[in-house]
Amino acid sequence: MHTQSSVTKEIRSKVRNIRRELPHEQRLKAEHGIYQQIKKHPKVSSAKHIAIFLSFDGELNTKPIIEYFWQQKKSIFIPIIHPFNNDHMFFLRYDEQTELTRNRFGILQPKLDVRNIIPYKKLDIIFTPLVAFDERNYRIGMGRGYYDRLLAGYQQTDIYPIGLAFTCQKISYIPNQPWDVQLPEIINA
Ligand SMILES: Nc1nc2c(c(=O)[nH]1)N(C=O)[C@@H](CNc1ccc(C(=O)N[C@@H](CCC(=O)O)C(=O)O)cc1)CN2
Ligand SMILES: Nc1ncnc2c1ncn2[C@@H]1O[C@H](COP(=O)(O)OP(=O)(O)OP(=O)(O)O)[C@@H](O)[C@H]1O
Repeated sequence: MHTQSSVTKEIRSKVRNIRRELPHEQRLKAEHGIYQQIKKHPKVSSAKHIAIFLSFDGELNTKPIIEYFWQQKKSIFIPIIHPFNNDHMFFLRYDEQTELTRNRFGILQPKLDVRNIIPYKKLDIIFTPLVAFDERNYRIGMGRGYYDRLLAGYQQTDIYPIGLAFTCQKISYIPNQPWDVQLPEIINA
């Protein structure tokens, strides 16, 4: 029998492969399109505190957009995995001087310094990584529920989450779980 969760796992593994194997030329073109959409986004333009992620596993390259944000004097924050409670993540300031280290998944993250932690509710925009998304803006992530927990109840805050993805990560229907968060917007190209 196919359980919902085995379907989700299958989608995750297939789309992770597609994302990793996106041909270089197509990737660059799509990234350019995504950067343009981000740059002309009114909510992003007015944001002060922006959470984004450092790319891995074939995710679109966020470094050029982070550099653009630095030029715009925006404060940038990157998720880090909680050192004792691996189910939780929080956000640390990231600027040109920040030292990075690899977490247990091999993803670069700022070195933990409590002075650089931002309380989640102070974030204006949370650029959200995802593996697959559908027409309704449901998403499948890397499978540990970090962003589902983080974004649960975001509607009651001033936070605006925006998914970032290649269009090749779009599928027609994601069998969503009760805790899955529907994003208000997913920028893709
Ligand atoms: N760039 C980026 N940073 C991010 C995320 C992301 O999706 N993208 N995350 C979004 O949530 C969090 C990390 N989530 C992750 C969840 C699972 C695995 C992963 O590779 N799991 C392996 C098993 C590895 C293990 O358990 O040690 C696997 O599924 O094969 C990686 C990251 C925080 N940082
Ligand atoms: N709001 C929540 N409260 C409690 N547990 C949650 C919540 N959201 C997700 N979880 C737990 O996290 C686990 C992983 O969820 P799921 O497979 O939907 O993650 P995902 O969306 O792929 O990953 P991510 O959100 O990290 O990108 C689930 O087993 C679920 O029990």
